[in-house]
Amino acid sequence: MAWAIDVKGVHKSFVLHLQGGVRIPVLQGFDLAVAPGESVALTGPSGAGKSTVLRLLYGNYAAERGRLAVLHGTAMVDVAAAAPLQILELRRWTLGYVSQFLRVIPRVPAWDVVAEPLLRRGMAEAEARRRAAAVLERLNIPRRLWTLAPMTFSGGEQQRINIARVFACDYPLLLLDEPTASLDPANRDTVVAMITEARSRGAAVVGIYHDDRVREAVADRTIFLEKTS
Ligand SMILES: Nc1ncnc2c1ncn2[C@@H]1O[C@H](COP(=O)(O)OP(=O)(O)OP(=O)(O)O)[C@@H](O)[C@H]1O
Repeated sequence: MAWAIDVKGVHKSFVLHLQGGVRIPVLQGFDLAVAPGESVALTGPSGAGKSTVLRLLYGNYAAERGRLAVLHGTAMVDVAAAAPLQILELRRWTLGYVSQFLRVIPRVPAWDVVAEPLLRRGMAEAEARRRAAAVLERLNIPRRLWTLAPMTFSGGEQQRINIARVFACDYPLLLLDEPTASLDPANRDTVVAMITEARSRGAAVVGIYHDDRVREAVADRTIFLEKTS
């Protein structure tokens, strides 16, 4: 089987240096394999390490042990062993990550925030803006907000900017951390449709969804994480 994501034997603990060096073991020998076009949901109690798995795959956290291989073009690249520049390259072309909160540079307008990853890929500005506009429209972001910085937007609007930025790019791997948490039912259904479309074009999806209906609608498989401490 050719996997899009192949995680094997991953160990991750956090050491709280400012709190007497307390060690929190989170993942101990975690495995996960996801095929192209497959969608896997991570479930389990709060603190079990679901968000940690996504952050490890995105290269935000370093694993202590194990392999986090992702399909980048035609080659498997181990995120755990990748150099920083290679991680940036993976993020440009392969890994789309919707985090729980929008992190943006102050004063950058929403339209630019969404178009920016496309421009970084070398897309012409007019085309990048057209694509960004299409996703903003689909996610019901009113036009009057497009030229404003998202710092002052509501939680649900910020989350939709986050989603728009990732889904404008057609990434082959999607890491989704509660993408529908603060959305109203209509926008939630739009995001479910976007995830379904991404899968139909072959994207592999790993997601955390606290809404059972969303999870049932988008995931083929659920992986339960136990709390280790
Ligand atoms: N940067 C960090 N520094 C220290 N501890 C951390 C860090 N990130 C995560 N942890 C700890 O790792 C554990 C797992 O956190 P994680 O956010 O992955 O859990 P989760 O399963 O996603 O929980 P939730 O469902 O509440 O979002 C928690 O005990 C958390 O406190």
